[in-house]
Formats: sequence, structure tokens, C-alpha cells
Amino acid sequence: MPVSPGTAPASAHGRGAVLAPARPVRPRVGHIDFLNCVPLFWGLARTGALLDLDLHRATPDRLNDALAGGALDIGPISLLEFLRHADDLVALPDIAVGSDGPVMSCLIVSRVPLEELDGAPVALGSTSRTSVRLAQLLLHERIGVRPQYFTAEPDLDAMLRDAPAAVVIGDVALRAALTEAERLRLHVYDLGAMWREWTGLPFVFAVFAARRDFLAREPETVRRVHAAFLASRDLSLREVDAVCEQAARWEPFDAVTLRRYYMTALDFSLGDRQLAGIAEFARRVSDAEAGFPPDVDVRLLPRA
Ligand SMILES: C=C(O[C@@H]1C=C(C(=O)O)C=C[C@H]1O)C(=O)O
Repeated sequence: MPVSPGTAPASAHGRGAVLAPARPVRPRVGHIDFLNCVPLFWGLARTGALLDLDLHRATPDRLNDALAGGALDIGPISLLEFLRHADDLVALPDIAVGSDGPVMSCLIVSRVPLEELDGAPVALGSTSRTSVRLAQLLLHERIGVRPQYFTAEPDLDAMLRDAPAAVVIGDVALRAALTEAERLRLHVYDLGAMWREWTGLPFVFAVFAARRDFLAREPETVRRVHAAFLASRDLSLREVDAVCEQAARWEPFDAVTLRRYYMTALDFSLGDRQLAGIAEFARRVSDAEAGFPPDVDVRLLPRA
């Protein structure tokens, strides 16, 4: 679904009219269209917060552009894009999409061992910004190979028709690892696990951020949305069996697999260790083209 700028309810109801009482602003919030974010959004329906949000569901690449471009006010953004637009954004503390070890859904899948990819084509999934950069970092610095990269739609069969290896994220990656790897005889390399083995740190693939201009206008709204996401996440993880049973009805993964994904692979927190992982990633990938300095300042929403 395309992310449109949306229409602020206030303008539709004549906020400018002299005597009209100011209506609260309904924030435009992004929602990643992948299973990884289900626990962050499921609880919003339970608490009722869902109705107070103008939710825009899309792939991460589209949500990144929408938040950075001002078409959204708050939402998840690929870490790499957050770092590039750090001057315009604040990160919401205690919430993120990351892992402290294997993540299950940010992968390099390859017909050959990674050591054999020097000079070979490698397909980079077009919905990702962070994982594709992390994969390149690991291939160059950890494995010591220099493949030839090209960007492709996240269609595993098509990617692997044109290259021996592909970087995939989200549901496509889950399917690649859990069902396709055997059929296609693929080696599966988990980016969260490789990062953890290399650095000893967790990895953050996406943060939740608010635009600084929106925060300046609507500080209470940002705090309300932040609190709503934390409450949603905590409720979903407390009731994770119900979340997984419901999600499994519509997905090619069973509830046990989803439970493993949510409870042992993904890490939805953003604390000191995750911030250390972010700082380390920024330091390692910052170069002339990165668009941010190695010591980029990750500004967090101050605690109330
Ligand atoms: C864990 C994941 O984190 C994500 C990875 C992203 C990226 O690589 O840019 C962006 C958003 C998140 O969806 C995943 O997609 O599976």
C-alpha cells in the first residue's frame, strides 16, 4: 500500500477558524508490513490506542522515505536511514527491532560458501537499507571478499537466477531459511549471529523515531504514542501464545516457530547494550558515502 502524506484531521475541520477549538492531532505512524513487527502493533488493538493513530502500513524502504521526507510523523526506520537523517529525528527509547545473536530474518543465503563470493554477483533485497549494508560490511571485513552487488526485488527465485547469493529480510528471509534453503540447497548466514560473533554486541536493524519538527509541535502526542508502543509490545509478549496462534492462521509458519522468532530471536528493546551496538555499527560503516560521521549523535527522546 502506498504511503501517502495523509490529511491532517485538523486541516479538514478548519483548525484555522477563529472560534473552532483546537482538535488533537492524529499522528501519522508507520507500520512495517512484516511479521517481525506484529508484537509491536498487536497490542495497540487491545489497548484501544490503534484508533488514535493514522497508521500507514508498508515495507521498510517506503516507510524510511516517508518518515525522512515528512510524510509520516513517527514510526520504525531502518537504522542506516535513521543515522543518515539523525539531525531531523529522535529515537524512541526502549523499543527497536534488533537481535542479540541470530535474528532468523536478516540473512545472506548462498549456493556457495561466502568465501567463494569474491567478484561474484550478489543480489541485495530492495526493501532493506540496514541489512544490505551490514552484509557488505561482513563480507568485506569479516570474510574478506568483494562481490559485485546489484539491487533486486525481494523475490528469492529471481534473485538466485541472477546471482549465487542474496541478502534478504523479513518474511521472505524467514521463508528462505525455514522452507526454501533445503529445496534450493542454500547455505544460510544469519546477519545478527555474524555481527554478535564479530563484535560481542547486539544489533539494531530498525529504531522507532519521531521527526524533531513534529516533536517540537506535539510533544505530548509523541510521548503518548511512545507509551502506547511500549504497552503494546509488553502486552503482546505477555500474551505471545495468542499472538502466534492468530498470526499462524494466515502465515506459512506455525505458532511454535513464530514464538521462537518473537521470544528468542528478535530483541525489541533499546537500552545501553543496543546503543553500544548502534555506535559500533556507525563507526564501522561511516565512510565518505555514508552520509553520517563515525561518532554520529543518536538523540533519544528525553524521559518525561
Ligand atoms: C529484523 C528485521 O529488521 C528489519 C531490517 C531492516 C533493514 O534491513 O533495513 C529494516 C526494518 C526491519 O524490518 C527484518 O526485516 O527481518
